[in-house]
Amino acid sequence: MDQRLVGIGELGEVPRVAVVVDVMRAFTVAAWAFARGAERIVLASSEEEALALKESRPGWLALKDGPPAAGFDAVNSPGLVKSADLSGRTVVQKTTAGTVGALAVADAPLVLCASFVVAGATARLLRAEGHGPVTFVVTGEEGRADEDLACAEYIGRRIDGEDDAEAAPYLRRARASRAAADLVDGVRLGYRGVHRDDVELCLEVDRFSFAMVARRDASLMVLRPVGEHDGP
Ligand SMILES: O=C(O)[C@H](CS(=O)(=O)O)OP(=O)(O)O
Ligand SMILES: [Mg+2]
Repeated sequence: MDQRLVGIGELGEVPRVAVVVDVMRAFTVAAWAFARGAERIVLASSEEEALALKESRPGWLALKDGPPAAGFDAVNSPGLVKSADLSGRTVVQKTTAGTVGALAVADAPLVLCASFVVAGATARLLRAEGHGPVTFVVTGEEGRADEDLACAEYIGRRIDGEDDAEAAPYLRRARASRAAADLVDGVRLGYRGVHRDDVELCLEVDRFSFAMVARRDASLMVLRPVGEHDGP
């Protein structure tokens, strides 16, 4: 299958099929939120929008990256979201890279949000539906984040039918990435909003058997799990 990897700023025309990759940590967190019962995730363009959406819809929760902040119910950490009860909830998510990447391709007919934990399900969905060219949106570091590049390349091989492609080389690159080092530093320095298990949780290949599809719903971009839905 024809595949290209681009940064958010290099997108050009609207792709037909976009796979937005954010390993550390937005789309690992999103997958964990679904595993913990969230019904849907609304991708917000700013912290202000996230808080406004939460305020206007009873029961909605707001999540952002960085340290815990007033008005927000959760942070962008799989290690922390892993123990949250999100049953039936709508979570509004705003992060630095992942949610920005998904909103940048909101007009694409098919948008998947991906990370290692949903790699196989993402590839299976694309293979099953026989889609044409795939654009991977590499969200971190202006398209150069190695954890996102490695994950995109790995999913790409699995789309091409190499379902037994060895994950180890790709995971090694992700583990050696700047984002992973920043998370390790964050734990060492006692930053809030970072959990000591975050890096390992971001490197669990196929932890979940659902893919995550984002669709426009009125004025919102809404992410939902698609396919078999395993709990933790
Ligand atoms: O929360 C994260 O890990 C990052 C924050 S930053 O880009 O490292 O400052 O956001 P994400 O959108 O999940 O990459
Ligand atoms: Mg990231």
